[in-house]
Amino acid sequence: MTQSPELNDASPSTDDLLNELRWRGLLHQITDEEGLGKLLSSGPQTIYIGFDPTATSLHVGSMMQLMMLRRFQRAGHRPIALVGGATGMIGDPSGKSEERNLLSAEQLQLNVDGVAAQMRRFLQFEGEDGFEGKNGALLLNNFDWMQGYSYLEFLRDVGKNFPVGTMMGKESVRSRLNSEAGLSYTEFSYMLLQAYDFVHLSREHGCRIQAGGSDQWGNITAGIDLGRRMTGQQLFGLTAPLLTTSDGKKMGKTENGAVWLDPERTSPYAFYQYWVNVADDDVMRCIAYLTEIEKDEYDELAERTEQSAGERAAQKRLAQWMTTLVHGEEGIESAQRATQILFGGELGNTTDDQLREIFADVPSCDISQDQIDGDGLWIVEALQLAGLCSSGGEARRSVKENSIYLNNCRVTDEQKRVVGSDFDGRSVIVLRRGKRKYALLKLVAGAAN
Ligand SMILES: N[C@@H](Cc1ccc(O)cc1)C(=O)O
Repeated sequence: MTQSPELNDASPSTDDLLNELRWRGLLHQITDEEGLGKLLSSGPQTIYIGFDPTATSLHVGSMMQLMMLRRFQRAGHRPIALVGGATGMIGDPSGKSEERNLLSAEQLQLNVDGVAAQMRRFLQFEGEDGFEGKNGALLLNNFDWMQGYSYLEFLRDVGKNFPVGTMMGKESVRSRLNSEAGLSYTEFSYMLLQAYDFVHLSREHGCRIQAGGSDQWGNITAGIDLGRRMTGQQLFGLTAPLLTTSDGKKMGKTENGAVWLDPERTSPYAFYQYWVNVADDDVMRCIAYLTEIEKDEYDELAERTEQSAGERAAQKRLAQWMTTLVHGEEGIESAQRATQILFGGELGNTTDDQLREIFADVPSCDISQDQIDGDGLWIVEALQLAGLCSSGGEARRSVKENSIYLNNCRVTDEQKRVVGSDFDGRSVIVLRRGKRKYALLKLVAGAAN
């Protein structure tokens, strides 16, 4: 049933590509739609999107951009994923309300490496994994062309082409100038670096298209102006809308912070759960923006979501698609297995850590080795300790009514004692009353109550 997203499908034509971006709602602003259409149908093009490495991992916020590059690659164009080793040293003020701290060179290198590895999930790079197409993706780092550029030369070549008046008119600059936080000269100059990247890539790689999120419009158009002045060539830009919830919040954030692509930071299970729990009002937009699920299926899922609110068929499909892409078959399997356990499935050889993660939000009670030694801990008592039943009578009745489970297996004997072997080599036991009322018994060294 899992359908792994592969790149090697037949290439859609240019019309198909633009139509697809349109129905998905991915075209927020375009500098010259007609011109871009013509350029794309004149033959394979090169398109770039830049990513500043602000952490060792990308998060959900970058996925729309990576998917945009992927859509172009599938349509036969060459994507360039640019990691901003240089721009990351400065910090883009676009969409940011405060001046940012500078990252150290060592941290930046770690970030560049981490982010580059994740991009391989989305794009097929030239000469890697046996990719033989002519449009292999390129991974470039703007530090490579900026590190040797002297300040004086840069001011003479690039700075000279920037009218300060125009720079002051950009949204990213205006909003900060009017704020208390202000804007340093360093961040004010960020736009020159990104603009120059575009010119550099147009010269070195024939790249004439830059895409980005809607907050990148100012930087992208700055590059187009610079290209006209420095090379006389017409460059193109397009932006995608930002991925926000229906009440206007940025997607990809939970109470515990960002949803990361790195499985060490956000496990495949937590990643999967994030998408399963997207609101009905947001799920179809996520599917359109982030997946390659096609129009027919999209329409079906939209109808189902409308007709049976709360069924979450669209959410599950979204979660399955995204988790398979980012974490592979193994990731989606473990996420789905964990989800089944949450819904009463067998524990099998689920590990301690996995159980603790699946039931992270469930109340728990510590017990000591003493309590399970000898005769063990009476189930009726355990249920009360864990807060699942408020009296011995209630606990006994629940067992009789067949609504008590230990590690998702029904407990039928009210005399049952919880003993060491019930832990199955783990340090937690999952107790359940009824369908979804869970509690954990955690075995801790030393004292307990
Ligand atoms: N400014 C972009 C990243 C970027 C960096 C360099 C570029 O050439 C293009 C884009 C961002 O913050 O998302």
